[in-house]
Amino acid sequence: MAARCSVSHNALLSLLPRPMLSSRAPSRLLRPSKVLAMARRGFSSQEDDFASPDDLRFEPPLKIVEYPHPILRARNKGINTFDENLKKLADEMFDVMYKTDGIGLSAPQVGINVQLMVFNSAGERGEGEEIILVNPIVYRVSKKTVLFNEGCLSFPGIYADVERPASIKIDARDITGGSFRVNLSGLPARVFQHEFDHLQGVLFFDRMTEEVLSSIRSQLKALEVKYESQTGLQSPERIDDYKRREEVAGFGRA
Ligand SMILES: CSCC[C@H](NC=O)C(=O)N[C@@H](C)C(=O)N[C@@H](CO)C(=O)O
Ligand SMILES: [Fe+2]
Repeated sequence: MAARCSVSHNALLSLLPRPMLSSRAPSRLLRPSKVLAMARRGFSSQEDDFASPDDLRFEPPLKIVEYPHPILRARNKGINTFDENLKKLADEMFDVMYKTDGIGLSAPQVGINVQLMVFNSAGERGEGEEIILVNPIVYRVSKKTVLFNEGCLSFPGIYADVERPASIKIDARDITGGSFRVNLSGLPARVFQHEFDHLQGVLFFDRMTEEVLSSIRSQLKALEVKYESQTGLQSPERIDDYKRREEVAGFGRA
């Protein structure tokens, strides 16, 4: 049985006390001025608006929310209550992640719009290490980027190449509320970035090139049709009307 810890000692290269954040391009999704303001406060922007007990209420078993459900694009609140309910939520997220053959899962993917992710890049209960990150911030990314054929539990059966920085530096809280900094590279860096994007309402196809996106367009349309027939609602987004957001597709400077 893998230890359920908040941070890996093998995969994570360093674990330091919470120091000042770097002023150098922390996340491609946050303006440097905003990040500096956050660094001075020592909190993420999401923590300006914390989740209430209602926001964190859930009914097991959790179910994966599929594209194009609007929950995947909604704002995710910061967490400042580190209690038994939060531990139970993380446990349930691991359960559904393993059952669905995932290697990472973010809270919005199970319908809870808060800043929480779990991952185990080994993908098997009892192997690798289980990592839980609360209110994460990326404060530095490598210049070097790598391509990887990614899949997402919210897009069943769809895989396509996504380019991302090879390594990153993160500031986060653990399941007990303790602050820490870690460096990630390899598959853990990939999984973390995929889940971190979910926490910003960014989906993996937002980072694909036009060419790669074309290769999965019909599969995305099929999910939109499925959503419409299951809910009786119009799909909140359509890949045919998709406008690339340059600030999402690009990378911050390392
Ligand atoms: C490479 S980052 C993928 C993270 C993703 N998390 C949430 O959506 C995820 O777990 N996707 C799965 C489809 C996945 O990558 N599963 C592994 C193991 O089965 C795979 O190689 O397909
Ligand atoms: Fe995903």
